[in-house]
Formats: sequence, structure tokens, C-alpha cells
Amino acid sequence: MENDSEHLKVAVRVRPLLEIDKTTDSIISIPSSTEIQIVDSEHFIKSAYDRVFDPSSTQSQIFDFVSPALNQALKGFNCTIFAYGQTGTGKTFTMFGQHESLQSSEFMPSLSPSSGLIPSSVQHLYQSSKEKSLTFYCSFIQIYNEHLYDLLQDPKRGKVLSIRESKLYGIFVEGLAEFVAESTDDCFVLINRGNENRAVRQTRFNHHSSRSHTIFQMSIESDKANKKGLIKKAKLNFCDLAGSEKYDKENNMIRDHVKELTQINKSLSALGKVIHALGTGSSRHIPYRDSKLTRLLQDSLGVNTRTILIATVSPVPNFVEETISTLKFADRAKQVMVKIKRNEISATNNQLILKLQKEIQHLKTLLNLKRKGGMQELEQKIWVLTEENQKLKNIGFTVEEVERLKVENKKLRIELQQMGTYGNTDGFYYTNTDEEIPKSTSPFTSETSKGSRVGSSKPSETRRSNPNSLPPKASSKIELTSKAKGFCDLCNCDFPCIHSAPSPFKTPKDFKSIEKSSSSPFRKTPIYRSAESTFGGFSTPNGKSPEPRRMNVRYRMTNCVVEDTGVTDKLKEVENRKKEMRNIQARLNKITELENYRKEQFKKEIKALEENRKREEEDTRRKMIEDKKKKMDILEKKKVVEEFKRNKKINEEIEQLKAKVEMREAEDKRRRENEMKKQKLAEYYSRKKQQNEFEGGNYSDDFD
Ligand SMILES: Nc1ncnc2c1ncn2[C@@H]1O[C@H](COP(=O)(O)OP(=O)(O)OP(=O)(O)O)[C@@H](O)[C@H]1O
Repeated sequence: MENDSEHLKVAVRVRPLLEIDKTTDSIISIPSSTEIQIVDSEHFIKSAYDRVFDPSSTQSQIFDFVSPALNQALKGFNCTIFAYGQTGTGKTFTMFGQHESLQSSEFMPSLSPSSGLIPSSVQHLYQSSKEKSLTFYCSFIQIYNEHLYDLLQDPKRGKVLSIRESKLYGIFVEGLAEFVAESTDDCFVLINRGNENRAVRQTRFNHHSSRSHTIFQMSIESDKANKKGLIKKAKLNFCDLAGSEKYDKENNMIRDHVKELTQINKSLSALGKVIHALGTGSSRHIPYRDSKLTRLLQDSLGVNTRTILIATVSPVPNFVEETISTLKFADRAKQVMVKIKRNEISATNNQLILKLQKEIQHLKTLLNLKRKGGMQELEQKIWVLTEENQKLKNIGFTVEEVERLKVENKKLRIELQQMGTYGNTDGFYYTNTDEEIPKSTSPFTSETSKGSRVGSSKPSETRRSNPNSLPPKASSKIELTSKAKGFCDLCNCDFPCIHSAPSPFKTPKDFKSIEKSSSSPFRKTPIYRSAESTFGGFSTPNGKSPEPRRMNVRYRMTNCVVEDTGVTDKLKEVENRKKEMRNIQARLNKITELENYRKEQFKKEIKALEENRKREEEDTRRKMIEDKKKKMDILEKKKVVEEFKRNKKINEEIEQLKAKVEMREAEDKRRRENEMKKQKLAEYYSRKKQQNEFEGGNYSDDFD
């Protein structure tokens, strides 16, 4: 199965009846593990899929269905898993697990039976890759109202990210953080964090309805080349799509809800069109660019990616139309053929080397900057590295050298992480926890961390203590230009804001200390959230104080400048404060402008909706009139036909009567002729008789 074509795999999961459904009737029956039937007074539909999961199916059965694809991902095959369905049918339940368990605060190193596909897959991947030297990079994206946000770095949806395409990276999200997750726990923390930040809303059919599409991405890269000198890499996408929903005319929906609903339905319809185009195979143009979702998944949909669709449906009779529409979508998806090949890249491939060099260059720059400080040196270093990079590009590399580059890359990241750097240069960020964090308040104690790590490639201690690390104050001298100006890159908010958190692994106490030290007018707002909550049955310890998780992160971002803002004297501080205030004012103006713009947009949308409605009403009225006219025409025609039939019948009767009359007349004529003949004969015989008598002869009546 090195290079193969296969159908997109489709499973349907029927969720059980819930209290919120307020019914015990179900329209769904499952004759076999691959068939589903919808039966009610108006429908009888039967269709077959790769697998149908009945309402009693467990999370582990779903995991078993996808696990072969996960194993393939470890061998270098891309994989995308979707959950698609109407709102409240169990997409998030399937992908992440029971919602309540997301909130639990008990730490359980193992997964619970209610854990969803993503946590189970993460655990499986780490367990299966114990012996292999693989690196996992994780990112978490949400698409809300057709805008992309980084769920791990941007909880307030402050910065809209853009999708870019380049030869080096393919399709990628500019500025999206990719964390190096060294263990299952690292991943779990990231998933929890992302889940906390996801846009949800209470709707009629779901108390925690997801209002955004989320994509948890894992890039798996082998650290070492195989015997053939090839390096494996695979991308895994877990997509929990927002659920489609009908416009609720009776209960006035609020403005934001209407907007969300419009955007969700629009992007799902774009996804449907892409699936349709891929399924028919005839269409040359695949409309990937119609929505952010399809554009982002362009290289993971139908192209070199094993794709699994889990369509979730409700058994409630009221949602029969939605269930049928989901099954239709799943039917179309079944037709899609995907050509799959292993993603292997020669270790000496120019692009890979270039990428590694680029990363190493940034890492080195940051490290030197961290160690020595100073803008001049940084500029010098960048210049030297650029030169070096240029030279390196022209030199042939051996596999061993590339492997060394990879190892160096990883080492540098870890070193940076341990130094507590939060920096940014051309292309990459590296975040870290602060050395000042009191160990007792972190959500990850060393014992817990040690005990719970599954498949961690490194003991957690190695990432904690660092003899080279600078004292915390020194590290705080290095800041981003935008921060020096009092702006955050992500949300343009006053600084320090939520994005100044070194990593998603802050602890409540850390946040308090930040709040205290900050003089920002926003500092009273508890902007940081701890990674305490869990999902799928894993969480933070009760009362225990784990150690901060340290992780590396790379950002795909360009043209960021680093400068020395280690300002300690009072004057500059005052100056900075003023600047900060000016920036806040500017930001407020911007927000007001934005608000006005949004209002304007909303008015336009309402107007458009109103016009649409009017147009639809007009269409309906016109159609009704046309229908009426048609009916009248038909009635008119019917009348004519009946008249014609009646006339025809009358004519036939007349004809019959005429025929009868003619017959009678002929009969009369014949009778008259016979009588005349008889009369003539009688006259003849009487005359003959008279003649015989006269002649004296005998008269005989015999005549021939
Ligand atoms: N298979 C299942 N077993 C038990 N409960 C389920 C199952 N599927 C869904 N549920 C419950 O149904 C409710 C809605 O599920 P969920 O939030 O996953 O739906 P969703 O499809 O993601 O909805 P939305 O699109 O609105 O986000 C939740 O309370 C969830 O616990």
C-alpha cells in the first residue's frame, strides 16, 4: 500500500436519545453494521456505509475504526478525520469526549471511556512511537465567522490569521503556533487549552454548541533518515466541524447567532461542493477557495491524504430532514477517490535543508541574543547567518549532516525553552515558562508529570533545569518591538496582555503575579486561564502543585524584528506608559471604528436578508399566481374536452338515429313495393280470372 487509490472512508454514528429530545421515538434502525434505515410515515430510506455505529456504540469502537489510519500516519501517510453533522448530534462528543469531563479538575493519567477520538489517538500515537525517533508538532486552529484564529495563542480571537501557500511549506497558516509536544501530556494540555478557548453558544438543541470549525493538527516528522536516506513526515488533521442549523424564526435569534449560523452553513455548503466535485471526478475545478475551511484543507482533501468522515445523526423524528441531508453528504463523500502515497523526503533534499537551516538560524539568533543581548549584535548575527545560509545552500549535504542539523534544531529549541525566552525573529517564535513561576502553583508537579507521561521522548526533568539559563530579569529585557510599543502582536491589545503569556501552560498563581506587576488598566481582568481543566478524563491534580510545562513553539511568520527594550530607568518607563496610554486610546478608537463598521455590516446583512426574504416572498407569490393560472388553464381545457366529448356523443347518437330512420324508410319502401307487387299480382290474377271466365275456361289458382 505504498502508492494507492482508495475511497474516502465513511462511518455514520447515531447518537442516543437524550433528555433534550423530549421524545422516545426513533426513526432510525440499523439492520447491520454497515447499513442504516430511516423509516417514518413519509420516508423509507436505506443506505450503506463503511460502518454504521448504533446509539449504544462506545468511544473505543470509533477509535478502533480509525486506528489503522493512525498507524499509517506513523509511517508517513497523511490523514484527515472529520466529524460532520447537524448541531447537537455528537461531533464534539465523538472527537473530544463528554463535555462535562472537559471541565473536571481531577488528574487522571489514563483516558476514561468517555474520552473522544483525539485524546485516544494522541495516546495511541505516542505509545506506538516509543521506539521510533519522531517529533510531534501540534497546532490548534479555529475558523469562526470565516476568520482563522490560533486557539492556543489567541483565546480572545484578537488576530485573524491568513492562509498562505509556498513551495517550502505548501499550504500553511501564517503566524500559527506549532508546539513541539514531547509527550501525551503535552498534547493533552494543548488540547485542553484550545478547547477552553473555542467559541461555543447555548442553542435550542445543544447547551454547548460549537460555533466554529476546529482543526487540531499534528505534524509527525522522523528525526532520522532511514537506510535509503529518506525522512518521513505526515500530517494528521482532526476536524470538528460546527453543526449546521436552521434559522429559528419563532425564537428571535440574536444578531451574533444569526451571523454565526449564516457563516457555518455557508462554509459547510462550500465543503459539500468540494466533496461533490471530488466525488464526480469529472470536474476539473475544485472550488477549494470558496471557504476558509476548504482552502485550509486543500492539501488534505482528496489529495494524498487518507480521509475518514464520521457523519453524526440524531434519531429524533423532528430532525428527519437534517438526518437525510447528512446521509446524502456521506453518500457523496463515499464516491471520492483519494490517491495516497507515503510522504518521504530525501534527507538531502534542498527544501528540507533550507527549512532546517532557516530554523537553526532563528534559533541561534535567539540564543545569542539571549546570551549577549543587544540589537547591534543581533543584526550582525542575522547578517552573518544569512551569509552562511546562502553559502550552505550551494553545498551538497550528506544524510548524516542533515540528521545532525535536525538534532541541533531540536536541541536549540529545548535550550531556548529552558532559558525562558519569548522572542520572535523572522519566521519563528519560541515561548517558555517563566523561571519565576513558583513550582508549587504550576498545574504540573514533577511527580505527576513523571508518572503520567506516556511515550515521552525525554524525561521531564531534563527540560526543567538549565545551568545556562539567565536570571529572569535578564530574560525580560528581550521583547518584541510591538510589545515595546505597548502592543501585542496577536490582539493589538495593551501590553502585557494575554498573549504575553510565555506558553499555554501558565498557572493561576503566575497570572496573579502578572496581574500585580502590570499597571495596565486591564490587569484586574483575570485574563489568564490555567490549564487545569481536562477533557476525555484527564486533568490536573487535586491540591497538588505540578511544575510548569515547558514547550517549544515555532511560528510561521515573517518580517518580525527583534530589538532590545531592556529599559530600566524611570524616564523611559514613564515615556513607555504614555506611549501605552496613547496606544490604548488608539486601540479604543480602532475598536469604536470596528464596532461602527460591524454595525454597518450587520445592517447590510439584515438588509440583504430582508431583501432576500422579500424576493423569496415575491417569487412564491408569482409562483402561486402562475400555479393558479395553470390550474385555470387545465380546468378550461378539461371543460373544452368534456364539451367535445359530449358533442361527439350527441353526433354519434344522431348518426345512429339517422341510420335507424334510413333503415326504417328502406323497410317501408320495401313493404310498399311488396304491397304494390302483391296488388299488381292480385290485379293480374283477377284480370286473368275474369278473362278465363269470359273465355269459359277453368280458372286455376295454381300459378308459378
Ligand atoms: N454517542 C453519544 N452518547 C452519549 N451522549 C452523546 C452522544 N453523542 C452526543 N451526546 C451528547 O449530546 C450532546 C450534544 O453533543 P455535541 O456537543 O457533541 O454535539 P455537536 O454535534 O458537536 O453539536 P454542535 O455542532 O452544536 O457543536 C452532548 O450533551 C453530548 O454529551
